[in-house]
Amino acid sequence: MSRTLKLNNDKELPIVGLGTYKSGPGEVIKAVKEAIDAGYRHFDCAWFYGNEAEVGKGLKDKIDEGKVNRHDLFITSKLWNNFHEKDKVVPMLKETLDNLKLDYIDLYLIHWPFGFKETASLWPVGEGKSAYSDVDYLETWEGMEECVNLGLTKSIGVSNFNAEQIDRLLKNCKIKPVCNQVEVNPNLNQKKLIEFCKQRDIVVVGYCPLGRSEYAGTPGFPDPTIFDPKVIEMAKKYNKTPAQIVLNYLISLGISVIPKSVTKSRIIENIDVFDFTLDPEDVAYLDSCNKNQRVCPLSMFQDHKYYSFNSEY
Ligand SMILES: NC(=O)C1=CN([C@@H]2O[C@H](COP(=O)(O)OP(=O)(O)OC[C@H]3O[C@@H](n4cnc5c(N)ncnc54)[C@H](OP(=O)(O)O)[C@@H]3O)[C@@H](O)[C@H]2O)C=CC1
Ligand SMILES: O=C1CO[C@H](CO)[C@@H](O)[C@@H]1O
Repeated sequence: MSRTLKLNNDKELPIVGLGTYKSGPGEVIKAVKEAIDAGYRHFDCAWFYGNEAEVGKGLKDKIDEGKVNRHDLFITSKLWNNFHEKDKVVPMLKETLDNLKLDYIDLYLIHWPFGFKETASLWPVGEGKSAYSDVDYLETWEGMEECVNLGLTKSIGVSNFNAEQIDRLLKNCKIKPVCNQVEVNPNLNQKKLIEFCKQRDIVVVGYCPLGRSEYAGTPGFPDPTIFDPKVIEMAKKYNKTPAQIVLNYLISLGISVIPKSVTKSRIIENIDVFDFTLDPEDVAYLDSCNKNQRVCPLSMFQDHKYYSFNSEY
């Protein structure tokens, strides 16, 4: 099984990356270093996560130590929703680069297709429509292209875009998006969107691959498949863990996955997923788990003009 996916600009994306959302102070630096030691080269970051400076410190320590070269790393970050105006994109990426202590990143994404006003809060729940900005993501994309032209990022892409939004972007861009980062786990296997993206030479990166297991039991959140008794049984059959079963299944869909962990044993476990193949009946069971339920529907913003999850995919 290959460990990288080729992007439409010929760059290579390591299939398993480390997620960093909610990786807290003091723990994310440790997680980044343990991940590099375990063989991770792909790190998923975002300005919104508020921890890029600590991620950057972990990366720099490992580069200074001689454990890894900058050019072997694949670092992703994302533009948050309050900064969708074209002229804000380059300054926001420069802020991310300062935090990460890097001269360039490998991939910059529009985090969501919908924008908020810069004066609104970062998570403007309850602030009503007056918090929304109607800046078109096509305008934002021009700022993203500028980031490539200035050498601040090697590639650009989108996150949480639906099929129609992707096609609209493809018709109006100078530089093609290399990826669409969306939620993918057995409860939401995104087969139609993955196929749609594949036909357009766009790689899907799957977030919440483990169903954000810390939310298990929270009303309104789908039960993570890693706690499904059948998946626990399956794990015993392959001498693997339920998380490894789920990650192996997701990789077999042709996507990249970015499980988050700050636990050393899990960090190691989550990248040790390439040495087995699931039997057809096990794949069939995991396929049958698809319920189209999201961990991250962001339905509080569903009245936004550019909200993405009102259509089938
Ligand atoms: N583009 C976007 O809009 C979004 C992007 N993302 C990105 O995707 C990443 C992953 O998604 P995330 O929401 O974090 O959810 P995940 O599905 O990656 O789940 C993370 C949770 O699973 C636990 N966990 C990790 N490994 C294992 C394991 N082997 N066995 C059991 N439990 C495990 C972690 O615990 P612990 O850390 O304590 O080990 C944590 O509680 C994010 O961190 C972020 O980088 C996420 C959401 C939206
Ligand atoms: O990246 C992210 C992490 O999860 C959040 C929701 O809980 C998302 O809003 C955000 O896009």
